Amino acid sequence: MDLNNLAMVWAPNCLRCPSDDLKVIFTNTQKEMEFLRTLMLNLDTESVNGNYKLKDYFSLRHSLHINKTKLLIRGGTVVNHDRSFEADVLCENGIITEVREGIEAPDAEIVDATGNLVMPGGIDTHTHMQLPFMGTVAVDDFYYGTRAAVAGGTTMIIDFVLGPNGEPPLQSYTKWRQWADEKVCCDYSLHVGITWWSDIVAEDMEILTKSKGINSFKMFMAYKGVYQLDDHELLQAFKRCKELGALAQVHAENGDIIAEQSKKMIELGITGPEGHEMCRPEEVEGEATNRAIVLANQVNCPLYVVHVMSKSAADAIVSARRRGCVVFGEPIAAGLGCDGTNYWNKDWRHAAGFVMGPPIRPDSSTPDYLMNLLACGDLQTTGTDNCTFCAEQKALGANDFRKIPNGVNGVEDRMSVIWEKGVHSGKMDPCRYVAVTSTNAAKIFNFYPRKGIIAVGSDADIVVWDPNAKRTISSKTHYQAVDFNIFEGMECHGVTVVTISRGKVVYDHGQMKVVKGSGRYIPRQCFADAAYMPILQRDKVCQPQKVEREPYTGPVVSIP
Ligand SMILES: NC(=O)NCCC(=O)O
Ligand SMILES: [Zn+2]
Repeated sequence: MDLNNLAMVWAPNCLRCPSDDLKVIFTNTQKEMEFLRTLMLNLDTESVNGNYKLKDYFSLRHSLHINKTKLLIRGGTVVNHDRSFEADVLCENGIITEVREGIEAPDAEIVDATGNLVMPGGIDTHTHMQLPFMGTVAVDDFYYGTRAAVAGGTTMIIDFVLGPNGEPPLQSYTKWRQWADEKVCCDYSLHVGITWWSDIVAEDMEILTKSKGINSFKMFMAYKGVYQLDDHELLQAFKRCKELGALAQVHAENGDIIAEQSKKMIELGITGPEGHEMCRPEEVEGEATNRAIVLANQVNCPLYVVHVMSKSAADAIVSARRRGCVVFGEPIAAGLGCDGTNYWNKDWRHAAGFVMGPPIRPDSSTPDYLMNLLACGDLQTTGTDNCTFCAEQKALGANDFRKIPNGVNGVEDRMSVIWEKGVHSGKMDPCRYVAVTSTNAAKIFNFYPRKGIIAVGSDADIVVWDPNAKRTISSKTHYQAVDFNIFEGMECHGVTVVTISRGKVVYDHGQMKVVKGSGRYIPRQCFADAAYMPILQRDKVCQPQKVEREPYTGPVVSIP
């Protein structure tokens, strides 16, 4: 039987388990069900409506000495964020149990990593699988999207719950969980978008943090009339995040300017994709990034700026960090691997394929600039904003760039693009690469060391990586469902050889071995050390102090 299915059983109040919901045991046959029942009853369980609720998930993991699944990754160089070293890696039932040279495990499945790097699987901090958006739905759903992710060496995505304005966030979260749980081929987690503001939203944020494993909320400063919050609402949302110990995230663009300037473009007869960039040039992103930083800093709330696309936005983050603000920046594969001159391409479909918000910048030195900041630690994580639409969907805006569904690909190619532009180019070493593609995300979003490192006790989410092999990216060969690839023709060093998700080979030398629905939801606790340690300390030691003085006793002018 496939013991990975046991992951579908979990314990309430256990941090390593998906949520407080009870989930049905997932088995294929009556015999397996009987086996599971025996196993469950030997453990500390409660039976609820014929399903089993484990009181201690760890006891389940420890009890799996029967029917163990073992995988030995042999002969590679382990690369973590802090060091690299020669070692074999033994995985048992989804967990790394040994990391050292010369491991013998006669009963284990062997993955030969000779000459290759063995790294923590990539964590894509920013995806929008099957997002209903701008009148259509993103074509890479949780199945195709996560299948493509593992082909590229990514073993976890963090997607965004983005309900429509007016829908309670808890309701949106439940919908996303249903969509994702039945399709994901690797582990995933969720950020929740705050697309409107009210007391209901504030209440739901508490429930989401306390019982649904959410510790990050994204606020929009753009999409006027749809998702955009004004400054007062932003401040309320930041304050709420702070109270709950969640990380505030922002989509930083000035939506009022965009609304105004896009009308102007249309009046000028500019209806093509170049209008998309021209009505939101980089200072529009820079202004909003700086404003978000100031607002968050005023309420001592840590801030995470998603999709940093421009030098101006990056500079605002870097300068705020120099002033001591707790702010993190996430460039994405599109901004690190492409430039926005594509919006001026004569082929409409090509130009529309790059339309996303904020736009990819036409200043062709931007990708290098962002990569340098990642390399030196001024920017911290990498995502993709993967949100894909085929030609006929992009064509909704054939006569008006404002109607082109915003979004690009990246989930499959992020690891290769960053290796090529970051490591192969000589900007960063492989350890820093692991930090920006995996470890830092696990720390900032609070699931380290469960993921983001190859160490005993961590989940066996691993990529075996050939740093010297090359591949050419193309929509003709990619696994994503979308019919276009913004990295078309890019030759990348650094190729995924084998991907392992929770101890199971899911991609092997070009062969896909995923199981739909086998990924798990990863709940996350609030008050991540990486974001909140300095914040809480500042609350203690940096409170404003009044000046003790004698009362004023002189005359006071009277106001009529
Ligand atoms: N970024 C983008 O263009 N599409 C996805 C929605 C969003 O995050 O803004
Ligand atoms: Zn996004």
